[in-house]
Amino acid sequence: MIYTVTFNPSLDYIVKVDDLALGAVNRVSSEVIMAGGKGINVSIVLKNLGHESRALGFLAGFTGDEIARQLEERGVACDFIRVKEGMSRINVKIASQQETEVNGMGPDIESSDVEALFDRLDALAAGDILIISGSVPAALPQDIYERILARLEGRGVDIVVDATRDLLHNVLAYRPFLIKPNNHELGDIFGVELSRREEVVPYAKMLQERGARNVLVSMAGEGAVLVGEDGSVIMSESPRGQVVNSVGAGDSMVAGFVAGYLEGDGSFERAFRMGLCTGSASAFSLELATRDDVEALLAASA
Ligand SMILES: Nc1ncnc2c1ncn2[C@@H]1O[C@H](COP(=O)(O)OP(=O)(O)O)[C@@H](O)[C@H]1O
Ligand SMILES: O=P(O)(O)OC[C@H]1O[C@](O)(COP(=O)(O)O)[C@@H](O)[C@@H]1O
Repeated sequence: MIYTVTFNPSLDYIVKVDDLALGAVNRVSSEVIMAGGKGINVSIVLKNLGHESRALGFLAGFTGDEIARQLEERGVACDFIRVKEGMSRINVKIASQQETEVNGMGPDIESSDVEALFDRLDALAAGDILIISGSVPAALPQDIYERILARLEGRGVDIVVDATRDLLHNVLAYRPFLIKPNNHELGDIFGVELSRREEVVPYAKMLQERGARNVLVSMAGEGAVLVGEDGSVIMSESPRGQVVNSVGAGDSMVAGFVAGYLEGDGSFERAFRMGLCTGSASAFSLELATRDDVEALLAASA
């Protein structure tokens, strides 16, 4: 079974504003309100691609109810912990001349809630895949990623981590199956700027030397680079298309990679191509990638 964990789920209020003006009243020309947060997006895209997963994490308040409702409507299995105080956050995403994001804070989470999450994770067994991604809200212990990886060590669970800076760096020793920094996040770890695919390779390899089994570096319109545990280095530009909304492109890439890996019986080439096309398919549509969108891009890039 595939499990996703989203520590701080959100309702993403995604709007299009023609010529956003700061300090003025702006009107939207289109709007959607979608359940979001990194692990949740991964679960939604996995479902769109035909793979079941179980979404875990913390939900609160009326926004939490709406997130759960949307996931149920999409047929995503959920096992969230209901937090008593506060509400799940609302993240505002404005597509205009540039993309601007304002992400909310999230509810108060008590230590008993954290224990409840750990109890759920204790049920994972060999062959399961766990995808943990996104920021850790202030209410949670900041070492929660490491604690989860330490708790599951030696159980044969393949763990995927999509997080930034210390959250990512501190889990490397636990040999995660896959990490997916973008080129900026990878560069931040080493204090360098990485803009070309070739430049990324030595730094991805350094994270591999520090413990990550596979390192997938996403580079938005520039494509991606994979440094695989079998010694492979795969890189490609991204498919060309009209970007409509790139919120969730990274999460889609993670879902596509995992789906491709499972469908291709462990082929990194297949996983990489599927990840790349799933990320781009989400960037080219207002909502997240569908199987048809992904197949069309795979066929066009074959
Ligand atoms: N402008 C774009 N054009 C084509 N594909 C894109 C674009 N932006 C994102 N993607 C696809 O989505 C993947 C992940 O995007 P990226 O922005 O790097 O992730 P993150 O959201 O984690 O920063 C990219 O590797 C690419 O395949
Ligand atoms: O947990 P964080 O880092 O605040 O990110 C949450 C936001 O990221 C998203 O999961 C999108 O992430 P990506 O664009 O990186 O795929 C949104 O749905 C959500 O609003």
